[in-house]
Amino acid sequence: MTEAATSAAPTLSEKARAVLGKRNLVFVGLMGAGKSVIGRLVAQSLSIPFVDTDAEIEKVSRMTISELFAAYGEAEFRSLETRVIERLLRNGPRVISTGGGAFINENTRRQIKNGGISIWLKADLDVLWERVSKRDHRPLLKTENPKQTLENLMIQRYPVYADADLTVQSGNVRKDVMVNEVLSAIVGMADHSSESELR
Ligand SMILES: Nc1ncnc2c1ncn2[C@@H]1O[C@H](COP(=O)(O)OP(=O)(O)OP(=O)(O)O)[C@@H](O)[C@H]1O
Ligand SMILES: O=C(O)C1=C[C@@H](O)[C@@H](O)[C@H](O)C1
Ligand SMILES: [Mg+2]
Repeated sequence: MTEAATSAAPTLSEKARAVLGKRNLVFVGLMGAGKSVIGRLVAQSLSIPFVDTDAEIEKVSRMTISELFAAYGEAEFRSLETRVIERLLRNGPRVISTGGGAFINENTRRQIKNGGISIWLKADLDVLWERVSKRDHRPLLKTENPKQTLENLMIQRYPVYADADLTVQSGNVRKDVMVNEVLSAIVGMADHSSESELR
């Protein structure tokens, strides 16, 4: 039997891991899109470290995001977020799940674009709303009409998230299906670049 016949074909995770190399994979998108939960599962599947920037900010500040917003305001939160993300991007490869506003900040977006592959988890309003309405820890949604606020954020932010390297629709599908879609998108990225080299 030939060696090729005995060695197993690479799995989807292995292929995606090879495409990623030393680059970070950075999840961006609106609150409730699944950046934290899917990001963690993707990191497990790729066998690389995972970090969530909101959790990291809470760790370094020893405050919750809500407390930070209340005590110092959104602008200070954003500047802390930029510094934390800059540091986390340094030692790739990692999967980094960002807070919903990180990619909207011009500085942070530039850092993310330079420091890894960005992936937008894109979801419809109803999917997002169903998920975020279960908890009330998100300071930007403490408004009279949080669903309307979420819709306004979609209108403002979706054109900016669209600048991410990859986009994956985040709908009501199982989390393991989402993970496979993310891995396929990474692998597809390499396929497209080799196709364009052939042209
Ligand atoms: N594909 C999915 N199927 C079922 N539930 C999901 C799916 N994706 C995310 N969720 C759930 O939606 C909620 C929000 O997900 P998550 O916290 O990962 O969002 P996020 O994008 O990190 O939001 P934020 O920007 O506020 O941090 C969680 O309860 C999570 O378990
Ligand atoms: O969308 C946003 O601007 C935010 C999303 C959360 O992940 C947190 O980073 C914070 O609540 C702000
Ligand atoms: Mg999150």
